[in-house]
Amino acid sequence: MASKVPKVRFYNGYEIPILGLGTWKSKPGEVTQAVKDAIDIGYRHIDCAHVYGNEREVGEALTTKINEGIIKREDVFITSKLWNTFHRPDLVEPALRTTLANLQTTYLDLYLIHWPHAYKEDGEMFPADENGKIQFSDVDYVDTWKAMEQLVNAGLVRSIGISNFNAKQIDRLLEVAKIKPVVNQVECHPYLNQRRLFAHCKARDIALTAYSPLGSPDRPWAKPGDPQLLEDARLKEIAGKYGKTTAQVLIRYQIERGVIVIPKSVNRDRLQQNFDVFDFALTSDDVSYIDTLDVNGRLIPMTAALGHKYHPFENDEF
Ligand SMILES: NC(=O)C1=CN([C@@H]2O[C@H](COP(=O)(O)OP(=O)(O)OC[C@H]3O[C@@H](n4cnc5c(N)ncnc54)[C@H](OP(=O)(O)O)[C@@H]3O)[C@@H](O)[C@H]2O)C=CC1
Ligand SMILES: O=C1CO[C@H](CO)[C@@H](O)[C@@H]1O
Repeated sequence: MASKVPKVRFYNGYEIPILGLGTWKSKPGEVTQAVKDAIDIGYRHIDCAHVYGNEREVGEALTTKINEGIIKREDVFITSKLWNTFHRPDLVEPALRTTLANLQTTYLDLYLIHWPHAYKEDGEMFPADENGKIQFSDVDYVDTWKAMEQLVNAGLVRSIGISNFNAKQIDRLLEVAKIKPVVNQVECHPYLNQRRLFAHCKARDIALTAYSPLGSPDRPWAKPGDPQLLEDARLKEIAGKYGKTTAQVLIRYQIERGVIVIPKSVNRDRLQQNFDVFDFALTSDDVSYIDTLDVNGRLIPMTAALGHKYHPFENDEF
């Protein structure tokens, strides 16, 4: 059966379903069932990362669904990300091979540099000194990118991209890239709608993926009193007009802007709800209104890496 999810076409001709499933914070014990449920519902795009610590369990679910004959490998778009401790060029292919083994696949559809800044290599994923301060590495993401390009040439990944790169970092990368990134995956929701970064990427044929599109209410550092996107009275009112939930409006908002969107859930009802966004359309007035809610409200600020020369949010506006 043809999927009802529209696709975004990359400059290189590959296509990605505009709606995918996020897996950060999905516990190993619950992510296998969540991915199986998602596939049954119709999701054909899964967003993974080595640092999420659950790729093996995601892989189990995909293998089960392939063995059941529900999907073939080529029906599902799989993204993963190179973690900050593997930026040194000689570590890139081994890191990818670990991810491929965990996901039980021979290739990825998309591999991203997770962050532009690197951490001390080859040990803990969060290498900290005795004071708990993360230890940096000064590997240049441009050198990491050259190793990413080799993965495409070797047929191990179809497309490569970036995540959490700011506009200047993108342009610096493009100066040397032989293979351009297809995507920049960044935090994006009405409180941080990334209008300028989106335009910057679009002008360079780079698609945008919105992470934390629901405001990441389960992010580990959320504090009582923090703004709650899903509870925003203005969005609730809009949702009510369409007989939809706030989450559905947040997802639909990105789809109507042409932004790829990857809400996370491990709950079957919410997985279904987040997928039921193709039977209504926001009016352009409502989209324009939602556009006005931007307050530069970043929820994933990467404070642990402040002071790193490649920190993406410290010195540049977007
Ligand atoms: N590249 C990067 O640096 C980053 C990438 N990401 C990617 O983006 C994905 C999504 O972002 P994430 O930060 O997880 O946050 P989201 O904005 O997707 O929010 C997820 C939270 O919302 C809840 N939720 C899901 N659907 C609904 C609903 N319909 N109604 C009410 N609550 C709901 C989930 O709970 P429950 O599971 O119980 O349903 C969970 O607590 C990540 O999982 C990851 O794949 C995220 C952050 C950084
Ligand atoms: O994708 C992400 C979520 O988890 C990571 C580790 O905590 C974050 O750094 C990253 O942005």
